[in-house]
Amino acid sequence: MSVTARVPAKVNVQLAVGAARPDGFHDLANVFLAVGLYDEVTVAPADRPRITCEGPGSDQVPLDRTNLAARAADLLAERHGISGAVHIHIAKDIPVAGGMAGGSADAAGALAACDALWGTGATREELLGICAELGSDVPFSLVGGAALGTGRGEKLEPLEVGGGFHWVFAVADGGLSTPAVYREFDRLTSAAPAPEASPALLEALRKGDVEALAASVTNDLQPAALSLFPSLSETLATGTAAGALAALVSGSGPTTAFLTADAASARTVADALTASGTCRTARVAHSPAPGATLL
Ligand SMILES: C[C@](O)(CO)[C@H](O)COP(=O)(O)OP(=O)(O)OC[C@H]1O[C@@H](n2ccc(N)nc2=O)[C@H](O)[C@@H]1O
Ligand SMILES: Nc1ncnc2c1ncn2[C@@H]1O[C@H](COP(=O)(O)OP(=O)(O)OP(=O)(O)O)[C@@H](O)[C@H]1O
Repeated sequence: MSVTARVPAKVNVQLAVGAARPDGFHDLANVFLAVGLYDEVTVAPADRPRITCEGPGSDQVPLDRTNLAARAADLLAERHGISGAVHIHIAKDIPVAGGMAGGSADAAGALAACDALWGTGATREELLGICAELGSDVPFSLVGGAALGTGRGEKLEPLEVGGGFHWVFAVADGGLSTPAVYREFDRLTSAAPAPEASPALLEALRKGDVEALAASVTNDLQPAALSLFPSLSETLATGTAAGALAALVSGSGPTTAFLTADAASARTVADALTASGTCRTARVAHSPAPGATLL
């Protein structure tokens, strides 16, 4: 018997970052939107704990117990006194170390799949608590849709989305370390104001108004990501010249995100990005997408 969960990537349509806290994290107003690029996590009983991974970038994914999916399974087993081992297989499609919460998606997927396999009967609150222990982005990977994340991004409030949005994601050659990008933010920022969600952005999401959303997307980590990965400015310019309504770094980068008017424009922007050589590959995706779903 095996259980498979499908889990989406995310883009941050607003990422407002406050000053560093005593625990090293930053308070955020983090508006998450789940997008239709998915990893699939399959768990099955095994004689010993095992983890395997296939797909683009899978050679950069750790196959030991530091893998976030393995940590999720271990934490759930510990909480519920489960002694049986599992084989976790990850079919990757979310860019690795790309700022799209790929590892977080795998953790949420492993948690949902192991919960079903073992029949733990854990409540949604308990699962969300385990997610928050695993990483700031993990709770959102479980719930999907759109949500405002406060605290370090783990406290979620679901948001209404009145329509679909068409995106292009340019996958860079190479990755960026999330802690390194936050450190660069600290170096570049003298006094960060308390982060607040933008009312105009929340209204644009609620109405499904693509022009208004394009006018209000922001990412406070973008200057830090560009400082560490300067060639991303060429990628952003290429997508804008090809007709994207908005261009921004996705989360901590180096994936860049382009909001487009419709599916045809998304295809045009993706083709221009691919032809330009300013990224490794360009992917089109639709949002919002559901959170971790058992297949
Ligand atoms: C950039 C984002 O992806 C935007 O959604 C997230 O803020 C990062 O979330 P994540 O990858 O789940 O991050 P975590 O695994 O919780 O933390 C990794 C590291 O990122 C930094 N970090 C993360 C979240 C946060 N609110 N403040 C931080 O400073 C810290 O250095 C932390 O040690
Ligand atoms: N299941 C996993 N998939 C990918 N990377 C993992 C996983 N588990 C641990 N990692 C480690 O985490 C690092 C970051 O990978 P990930 O794909 O989660 O980055 P990210 O998308 O930039 O994250 P975020 O957007 O949440 O900051 C990788 O370089 C890898 O060493």
